[in-house]
Amino acid sequence: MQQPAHSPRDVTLTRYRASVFDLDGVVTDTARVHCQAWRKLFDGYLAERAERDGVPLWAFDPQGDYRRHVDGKPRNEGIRSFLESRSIQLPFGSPEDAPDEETICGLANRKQRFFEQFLATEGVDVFASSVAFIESIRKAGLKTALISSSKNAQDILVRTGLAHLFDAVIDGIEAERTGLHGKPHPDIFRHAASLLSVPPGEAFAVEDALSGVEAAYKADFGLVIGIDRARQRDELLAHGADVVVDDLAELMPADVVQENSLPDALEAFDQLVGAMGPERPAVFLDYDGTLTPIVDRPELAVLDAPVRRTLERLAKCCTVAIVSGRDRVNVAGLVGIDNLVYAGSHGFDIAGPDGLQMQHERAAEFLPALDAAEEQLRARLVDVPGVLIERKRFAIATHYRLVAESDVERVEAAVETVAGEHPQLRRTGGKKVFELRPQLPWDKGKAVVWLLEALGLAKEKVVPIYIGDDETDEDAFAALRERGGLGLFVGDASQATAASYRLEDTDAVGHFLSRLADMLEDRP
Ligand SMILES: O=P(O)(O)OC[C@H]1O[C@H](O[C@H]2O[C@H](CO)[C@@H](O)[C@H](O)[C@H]2O)[C@H](O)[C@@H](O)[C@@H]1O
Repeated sequence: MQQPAHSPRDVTLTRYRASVFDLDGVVTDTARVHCQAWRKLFDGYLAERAERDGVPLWAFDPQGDYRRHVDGKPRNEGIRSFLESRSIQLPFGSPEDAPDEETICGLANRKQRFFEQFLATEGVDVFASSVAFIESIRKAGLKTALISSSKNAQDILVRTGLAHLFDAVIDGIEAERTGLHGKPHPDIFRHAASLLSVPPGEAFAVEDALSGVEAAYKADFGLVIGIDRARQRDELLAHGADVVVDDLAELMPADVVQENSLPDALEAFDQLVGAMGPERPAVFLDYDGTLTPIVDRPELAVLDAPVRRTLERLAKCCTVAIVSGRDRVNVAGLVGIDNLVYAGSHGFDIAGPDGLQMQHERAAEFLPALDAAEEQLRARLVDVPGVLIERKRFAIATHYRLVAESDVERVEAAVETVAGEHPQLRRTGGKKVFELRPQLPWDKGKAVVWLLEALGLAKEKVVPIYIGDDETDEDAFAALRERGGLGLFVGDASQATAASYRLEDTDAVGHFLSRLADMLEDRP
């Protein structure tokens, strides 16, 4: 396989004419739903065999087995590959086989049943940064196609409302109908390029699965981008990725960024307020990196008194909510104003004036896993200088800001191992922090939408404004975009964002809020 050719900075995406995106794990977070369904299928089936035949049970490993045998492959191919690893051979059967039949097709139908059950309870999460990236690529004039080995891909596109982002879609059903070989064969990528009418060399491909990266490489794509969602950077490179990133935001091409550079919310204040018209705003604010600068330790992020006074003034004119990854009680203490709404633990835990109270209905189920994970993290990382473990009610942050560069990999590996032992928890990122939180389709965006409904603001003529600086805030920007709200990104905006305006830093946030309060106080 080829050697790694690029660092994200060297990549010029706009020299390509088209791009092809995998779905699960690239655009939507459905790879984890598939993984849960595979685990339930194989562990159930292997347990049946162990009991019936008295053979030892060698359980499905959601990391290694998932990546090696099933990720990215057509369903039947994944089953065959996994069973082969356990020296099990089954007849192929026929696609109509009932889910309890002991054939490849029977097991495939059983997996599909589990997948649908998990999907119904957990919903579909979209990677907001991937959506923003695809939108930017399209604005820059590139054609886009979606490919997936999954027969559920069209259903997922409809559920998420993302179909408009693609000029062509090839899913598992279409691939089977047209006789395309599954990944790692290059067929599906070659077919996508031909549907977009470009030679593969003039297109780039984006994949997270080893089999998918290999397929795009074999299809001779001009550039193969691997997204590392499973700590397999070296393997992605070995399978043919030219460049590996943790998130597509890292690859925003300079010329697209230029073209998209967001208006500064202070410079464009009159235009922004004009767009609001006579309607009142509802102001949603992230805390760290938005209201206070990022500092070395969480407890040092203290709110400046002038900003507190501005928030008090603003709260007399409109709803003000703090939406934070911190523990709700902790962030409420730091802000120190009674009549605000506070959403903590990334929106899982909400309270506010007039008895407003909401804990995600299923969050408490995850407390035992969070408690155990916290204990394991503390034990594993006790001797790493600088690590800070911050427990929130419904999340655990492992901070590495003060950890020596040479130890960071060890910290990440520990978080990964602990996450692997608790599939009920999901790992997310942030600024020099690894987080574990409940594996539920809930985030800041969903919390903001919930608040708009709960506070009766969705019905009223209110323009929601969300200000944030971090990847977890992208969910809120994306949610408000769909509802005519405004997202303001804090930072240099050199990355993909679903926000519509930017503010340079926390000082600029303070000025913006103060001007907004002046304006609202002057209104009759
Ligand atoms: O959603 P937020 O309110 O922005 O909270 C996100 C995380 O912020 C805190 O960590 C970050 O800020 C710290 C203080 O500046 C900094 O030391 C750390 O490196 C940052 O990641 C907070 O401690 C976390 O719990 C929040 O999830």
